[in-house]
Amino acid sequence: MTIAVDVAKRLGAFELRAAFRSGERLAALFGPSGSGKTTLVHLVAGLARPDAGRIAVGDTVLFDSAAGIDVPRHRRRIGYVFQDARLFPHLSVRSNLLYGRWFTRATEGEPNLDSVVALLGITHLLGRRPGALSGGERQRVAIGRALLARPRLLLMDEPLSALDEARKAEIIPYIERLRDEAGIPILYVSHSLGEVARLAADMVVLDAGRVVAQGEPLAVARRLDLLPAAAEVEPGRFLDVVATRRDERYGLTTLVLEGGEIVVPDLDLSLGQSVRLRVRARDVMLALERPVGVSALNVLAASVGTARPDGLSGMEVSLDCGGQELLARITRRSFDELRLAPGMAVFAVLKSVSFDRRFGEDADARPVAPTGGSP
Ligand SMILES: Nc1ncnc2c1ncn2[C@@H]1O[C@H](COP(=O)(O)OP(=O)(O)OP(=O)(O)O)[C@@H](O)[C@H]1O
Repeated sequence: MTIAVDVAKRLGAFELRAAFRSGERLAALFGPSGSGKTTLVHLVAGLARPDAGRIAVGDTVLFDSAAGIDVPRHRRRIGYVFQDARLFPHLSVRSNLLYGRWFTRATEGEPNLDSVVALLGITHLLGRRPGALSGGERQRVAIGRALLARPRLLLMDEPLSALDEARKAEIIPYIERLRDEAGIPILYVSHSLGEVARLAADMVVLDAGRVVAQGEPLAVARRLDLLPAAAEVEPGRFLDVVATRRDERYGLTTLVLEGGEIVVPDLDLSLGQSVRLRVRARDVMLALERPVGVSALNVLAASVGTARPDGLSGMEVSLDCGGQELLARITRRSFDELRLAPGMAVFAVLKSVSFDRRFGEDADARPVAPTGGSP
């Protein structure tokens, strides 16, 4: 089902003029704080009224200023999951779940209590009150309540941002199931690129009230020039390197930094030229000895700095690489097995790198005209 939005709304000094269309099961609205994400979902939900424009979900027009259509909020059938679960504390989980249902009539094939609690793994919680649930469990109940109101669209506004890393990791698989099994399109607001990359097939990037890019999340993220400067991009670090050799035969360029060399497919660089590489944490593997017989061409000597959980199932390890910082994302198990500790000498194996400048068009990532928006 396609969500089609083209709206203009002024709020004091802030002006939202945003247009996008997405047919994916889960589309993410991504952008830095203050870019207008919440304002946009309020307009879709009917919590605020656009100054002008059109909003449609599938064949249903929810708002059309030109045609004089403005479906009231309670008739839009839009489920809304907020950052905090907003459950009724005096009601059991079961009663909270059924609350939204009172307003709609049951139709065959639509979600029922049994299927929703099974989908979200909350069957064993039905008799409890919200005060006796973890943050992740409360959020799953809030999602269940929204689903049981039989929405035509589910809006999720930073549903994980109030949770700690362990709870986030616990709830993400349920959101994936929801996306794949519930048959309801989801518009998912986030300013975490990691979250968006994992959940969404389509990412709409907002910056200062405008849609500035849209596309497959990792393709958009590879084009750093399409992301707002303040956006939280996938964890990684930049390395400053110098082009020193070209290998005509294999079409490779060698880049040098203290700690080693990086060989990349031929870049149009002159020898001696400096370039800045972006190395994503998930493209860095760690070894205690210099690996031999691996296909990756790039092995750098480094020493371990600090390490912290990455919020999913791994660890982010910072490395000192000849005075420059690299970040590696590895599994917690590898972290324990390698017995990594600050100051330890290791070798970083780089699986791939990208460049902080335009170097060719990416078909899946497209900039959007900055004037997007209605009248
Ligand atoms: N009622 C209002 N009157 C004036 N300005 C407002 C009003 N509501 C929001 N704004 C401004 O509109 C801008 C967009 O706010 P919005 O909450 O949509 O951003 P956001 O992208 O959701 O941010 P965050 O990620 O921090 O939630 C902000 O600059 C905000 O201060």
